[in-house]
Amino acid sequence: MSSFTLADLAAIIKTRAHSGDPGSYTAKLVARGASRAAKKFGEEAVELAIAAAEKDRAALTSEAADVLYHLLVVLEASDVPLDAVMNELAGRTGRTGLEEKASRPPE
Ligand SMILES: N=c1c2ncn([C@@H]3O[C@H](COP(=O)(O)OP(=O)(O)OP(=O)(O)O)[C@@H](O)[C@H]3O)c2ncn1[C@@H]1O[C@H](COP(=O)(O)O)[C@@H](O)[C@H]1O
Repeated sequence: MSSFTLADLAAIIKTRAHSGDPGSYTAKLVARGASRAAKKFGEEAVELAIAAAEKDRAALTSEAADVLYHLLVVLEASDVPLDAVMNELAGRTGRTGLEEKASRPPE
């Protein structure tokens, strides 16, 4: 299991989005605005759907990585934190992140 998480990637995206680095693809995407970022996400989602329909596991793995990256770029460009999405998902299971943290033993 990889130790790299979506939260790690979201943190990288936030830093790179506001880096002002002309070589940063993330900065370029975020500077173009949420609508353009969302359009790019939609294109990547279609590519993922095609890979899945064709049962191409290697392409599906690569396209899924693209989709997750571009989803996080859309969230960053829209000023929606990944944490809000995770809390939404946790709420659907009947658990919230806060309850989970409270049940952990103190460090
Ligand atoms: N996961 C990615 C990632 N996936 C794809 N890409 C970039 O996507 C580009 C290729 O995409 P396309 O061909 O679909 O896009 P394009 O035609 O070049 O451009 P547009 O369609 O967007 O105009 C390449 O430049 C890749 O580098 C990514 N660029 C960055 N990341 C992550 O973001 C981090 C920060 O990257 P920078 O912002 O570039 O420093 C990296 O360390 C990675 O973790």
